[in-house]
Amino acid sequence: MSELVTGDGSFRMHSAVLAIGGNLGDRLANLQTAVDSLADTPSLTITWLSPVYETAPLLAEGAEAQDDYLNAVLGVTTALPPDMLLMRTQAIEEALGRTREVHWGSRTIDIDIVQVDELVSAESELTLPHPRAAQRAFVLAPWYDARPEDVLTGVGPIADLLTALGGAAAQGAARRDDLELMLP
Ligand SMILES: Nc1ncnc2c1ncn2[C@@H]1O[C@H](COP(=O)(O)OP(=O)(O)OP(=O)(O)O)[C@@H](O)[C@H]1O
Ligand SMILES: Nc1nc2c(c(=O)[nH]1)N=C(CO)CN2
Repeated sequence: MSELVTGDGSFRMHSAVLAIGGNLGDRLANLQTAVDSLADTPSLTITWLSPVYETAPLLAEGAEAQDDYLNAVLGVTTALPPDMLLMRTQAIEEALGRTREVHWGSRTIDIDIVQVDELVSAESELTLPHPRAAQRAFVLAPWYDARPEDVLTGVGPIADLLTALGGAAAQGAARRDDLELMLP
């Protein structure tokens, strides 16, 4: 039987952390559409939602300047297995006009799967936990605000990882309490 159904016939539930961000167009509206689309997903429930951060763009070496991002992090429980969760997040990115012309280029929306349960996977289609999450204040700072006790699977407590980066401000990440995402 597929991993969708457990031995007793019930659906296996997963707990995932997702990071959303974007720096093109109406950034807050795009983040809110991503949240609404995730909330509309069958067999998926958003369980928590972080504050919004405005963050300096992390750029590829030699890349042109970009506008600042808005970033947030959210928790979900879902009966979707990880590969189907990825298909859903990529469909939402596409619906929001996400293009992939330039590595780490500006985008309306990006949805990264930061971790799923305590799964560890080196597959290029879906690497878990996300291989760059531990170095990114734009992931760790909002996540820490919402869930200070959380641990990045196989790496360590997010509180320690954020401290090791020198805190949010060291990477140009600032909480925007005037901007709020809503759970529908
Ligand atoms: N944990 C993950 N979350 C989302 N995509 C992943 C993950 N692991 C691997 N991928 C793969 O990464 C590919 C590129 O994703 P994408 O273009 O969104 O990268 P990016 O957001 O620009 O960069 P980064 O991965 O550094 O945040 C996707 O096709 C996807 O299959
Ligand atoms: N500040 C910030 N910079 C980035 C981001 C992001 O979400 N926020 N995402 C990237 C690729 O996923 C590349 N650079």
